[in-house]
Amino acid sequence: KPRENKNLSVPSGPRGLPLLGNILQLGDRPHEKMFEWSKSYGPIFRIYLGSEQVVVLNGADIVREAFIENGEEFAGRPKLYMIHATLKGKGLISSPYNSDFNEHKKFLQSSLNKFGRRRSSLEVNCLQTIRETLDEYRERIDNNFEYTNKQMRNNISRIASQNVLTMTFGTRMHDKKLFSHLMDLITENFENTAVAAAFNFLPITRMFKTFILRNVLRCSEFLNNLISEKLEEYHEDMDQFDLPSEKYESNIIECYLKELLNSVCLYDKTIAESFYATDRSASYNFLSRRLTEKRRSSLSIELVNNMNKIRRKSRYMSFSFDHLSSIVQDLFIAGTETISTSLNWALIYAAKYLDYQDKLVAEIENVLGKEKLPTESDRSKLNFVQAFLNETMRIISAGPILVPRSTTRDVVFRGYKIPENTFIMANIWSCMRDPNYWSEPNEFRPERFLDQNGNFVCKNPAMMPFSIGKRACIGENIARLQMYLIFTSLLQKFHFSFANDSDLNDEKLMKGIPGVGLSPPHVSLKLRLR
Ligand code: HEM
Repeated sequence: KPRENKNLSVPSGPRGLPLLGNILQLGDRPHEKMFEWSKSYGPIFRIYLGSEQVVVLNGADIVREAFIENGEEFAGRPKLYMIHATLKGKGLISSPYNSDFNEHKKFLQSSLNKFGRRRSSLEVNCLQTIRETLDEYRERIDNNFEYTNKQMRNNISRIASQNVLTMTFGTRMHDKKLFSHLMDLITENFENTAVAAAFNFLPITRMFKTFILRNVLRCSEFLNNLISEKLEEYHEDMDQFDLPSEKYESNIIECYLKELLNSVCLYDKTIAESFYATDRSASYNFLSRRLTEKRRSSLSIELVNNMNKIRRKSRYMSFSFDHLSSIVQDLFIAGTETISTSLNWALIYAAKYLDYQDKLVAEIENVLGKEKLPTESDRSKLNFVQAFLNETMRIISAGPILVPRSTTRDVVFRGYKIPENTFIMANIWSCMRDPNYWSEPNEFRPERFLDQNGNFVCKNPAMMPFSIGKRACIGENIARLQMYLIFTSLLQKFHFSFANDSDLNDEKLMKGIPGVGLSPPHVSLKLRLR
């Protein structure tokens, strides 16, 4: 039972060990342990990770109350040791909740949503990479190939990474060697970030930081070089810039530069006057020429930072090269492994429940036939596919415990006083298995997301794989689009089954392997051409 403290102190929780706090008790399945503790201590309780006091939220009601009704108070991000070293508190993931964050979230949200539209470059490029992957699978199948989950996941990661490249730089990376190098860096970055989680709570582990930091920084240096090259290109070509338009979908770097240019327009009086004149594009070209003339000799990074100085009084106060660099890294960190993990799980569930796989394929063949690849416009007709993907994200949640949040000010919440800058951990795995919101929460039942007419519906307030509130995922639309395109294409062409029968009945495997997210088990899948 919850122990409400009348003196308005932080909630109580399990007793821990000196120095380590509750770290060892959390074991290798922290989300399950937290859920178990919530039965004794209530939906909100306190634990210690090392010497850090952490408030844990369990169950849909309390997570919604904190993140929606008290959205601003719970929207902070603590200074996470390794993430902060590379992202410097800029961009989104590592940023505290402030005006820089809000400007960038707004910018990125609207830029990314454009890629979710029909026939966007994301859709076109994603389908092209899928075609190549399907060809690769076909070739291997001729040689009787079985895929380990790791290989399958790497393949999907490659598609998702090419998609992030398309969105940020406007094109896929065609140089295979360079792309492999980037993939290695991203994987290394991910693995090191998982190891570095300990740095946050156990200061003694920081003696390994030099080595880990070196690896992690290699990835951000590589991406920074790509961004600088891209900025150089635009610098050369500034006169070609057209006015940004609502419908126009471009790459993130170009959108960022345009926002900068736009805000120079708004700040500079002469330019602003002509900007608001009827011939907007003429004024825009005028502006572009002025900037090009002024700064032809300067480096692009300087260009961005100089503009930032000129623009001090404009509404886009915060745009800078550092922020741009961090948002590009954010997209690679948040937009690749999440998709490949979720999809990998979906394939495992399809291989485990062959009746469901038959039903999926029947729907796909009915809507698309055997050859036509899916597109955004077919999605609304593929109701069972959407329900299946949703149920996969409900039952496994790629990130069972959210990236830690922190309180932005002292807050009185459910009768407790939680001080500013307190670490907050939300167990969204517990929300998506919350028996108050789901019948038979531990059963895999995609039908729960279908109405009586067989249409896909997703209205349950406890469904939050992309989180909720001020820090919710900005990539939900494009993530759902990519997952649908990849999953549908794979099932249309191949039959998936477990390579070893013993894996099929091992329920423990379906619990996954916790790390930064909840990874799929080490099993092999057998692919057969349909
Ligand atoms: C299946 C795929 C995905 C899942 C399950 C997922 C889930 C999440 C979750 C749970 C959060 C944490 C929010 C919080 O702290 O409350 C998050 C944040 C974020 N996601 Fe995603 N995500 C996915 C794909 C993507 C994609 C494709 C992108 C962009 C390319 C993206 C970009 C971000 C960013 C930038 C944040 C940080 C937001 C912030 O701090 O305000 N995600 N995501």
